[in-house]
Amino acid sequence: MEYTEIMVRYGELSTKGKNRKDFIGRLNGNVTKALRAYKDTINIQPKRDRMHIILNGAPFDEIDHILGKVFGIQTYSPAIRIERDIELVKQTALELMQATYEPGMTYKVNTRRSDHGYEYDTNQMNLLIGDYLSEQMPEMKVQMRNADLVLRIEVRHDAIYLSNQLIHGAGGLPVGTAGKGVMMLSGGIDSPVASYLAMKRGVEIEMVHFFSPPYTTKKALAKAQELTGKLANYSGKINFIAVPFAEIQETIKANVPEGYLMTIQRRFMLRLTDIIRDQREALAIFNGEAIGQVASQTLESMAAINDVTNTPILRPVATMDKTEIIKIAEEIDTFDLSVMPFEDCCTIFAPPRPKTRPNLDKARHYEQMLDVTGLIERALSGIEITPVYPEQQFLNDEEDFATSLL
Ligand SMILES: Nc1ncnc2c1ncn2[C@@H]1O[C@H](COP(=O)(O)OP(=O)(O)OP(=O)(O)O)[C@@H](O)[C@H]1O
Repeated sequence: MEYTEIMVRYGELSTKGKNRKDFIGRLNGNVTKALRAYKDTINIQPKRDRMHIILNGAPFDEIDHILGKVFGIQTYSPAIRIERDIELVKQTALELMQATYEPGMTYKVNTRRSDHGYEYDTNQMNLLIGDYLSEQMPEMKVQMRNADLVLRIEVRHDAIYLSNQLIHGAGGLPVGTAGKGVMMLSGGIDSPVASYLAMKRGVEIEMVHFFSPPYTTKKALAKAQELTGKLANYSGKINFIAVPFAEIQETIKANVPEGYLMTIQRRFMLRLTDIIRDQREALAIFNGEAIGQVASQTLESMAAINDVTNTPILRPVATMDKTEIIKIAEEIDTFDLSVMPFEDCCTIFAPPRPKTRPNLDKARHYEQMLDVTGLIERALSGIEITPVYPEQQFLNDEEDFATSLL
């Protein structure tokens, strides 16, 4: 079927009264960015109640794939615009139904008119088109309630629009409407899912990733970058901030009792993330912690780590089971990457028996023995920021692969 336009229905607008303009403006910007490959063909028209994407020959199937990942869209329907000729309505209705009908499906016709001067009223249109379809496709039964296929016919002044699919969008709020946060992204399963959930609520994120060359390979870094590329499908582009962490880890390992290695490392990570958050003018920190999952994620541990800042720390997957997190990771296509065996800095420096109930005073005490300011300053001076684009590849670089094997 060659669709001529897509009607896009906004999500959560009813609760957003005075923010409506901001919502629609952002969504328009985000859709424009997501569909930039088609910018010379398509025409995006954001209106108060709906957005129309005029296709001008651009393929709906490809655009469907991209649009389904833009937050702030509740539903959308590909539609066909035709002249206001009843014979043409019949013919197009039949083609649409033939393209989407599957054995056993029921249908109904639902006409709406914004031009009340059109020669047929809504009832006449429903009957006329319904009779024609039943005649041409007798196997397809009419059903008024919960029909499988609803053929919507909209009679407007300029043309008639037909559509019979209601596709569920990604929901949520347009990325950017809820402000900016920094995300602590590891190479694991949980933090990519937490990133997705933060973006779904309209938060624009930048990734902060700690890496420890030479203890961690380039592959581990590339994995986190490639995960960022997967998540950029939902927001267009994400800045990836790589923070060197080896000196801090070596120093902690040499000076802190083993039971507190993990707590102190995490306190440093959080301190650094908070400084970066401030520099990047973000308001909150997000991470992928889930209560009780590992030693660093008990409430006692979280309290001992959280102690270094007053900045809001949001944990989108905090109350989820691992299986629930994995389900989302599969849906957003990050799972296969996350389980690749390139170990990140935490795994390599993980003590065999970290304290699950660290004592805050002890953590502070051990930390006082280190040159916290100097270590932080040196790590900050080694930061590298790179923009990552949707589906950008980092892992298939042959040279990197050779290095990882050394
Ligand atoms: N190398 C890293 N760089 C940035 N953030 C990290 C790093 N390692 C861990 N974190 C942050 O700390 C959180 C907890 O990490 P941890 O390794 O304890 O748990 P996890 O359950 O394996 O998490 P994940 O699956 O996200 O790696 C991560 O979700 C992430 O937000």
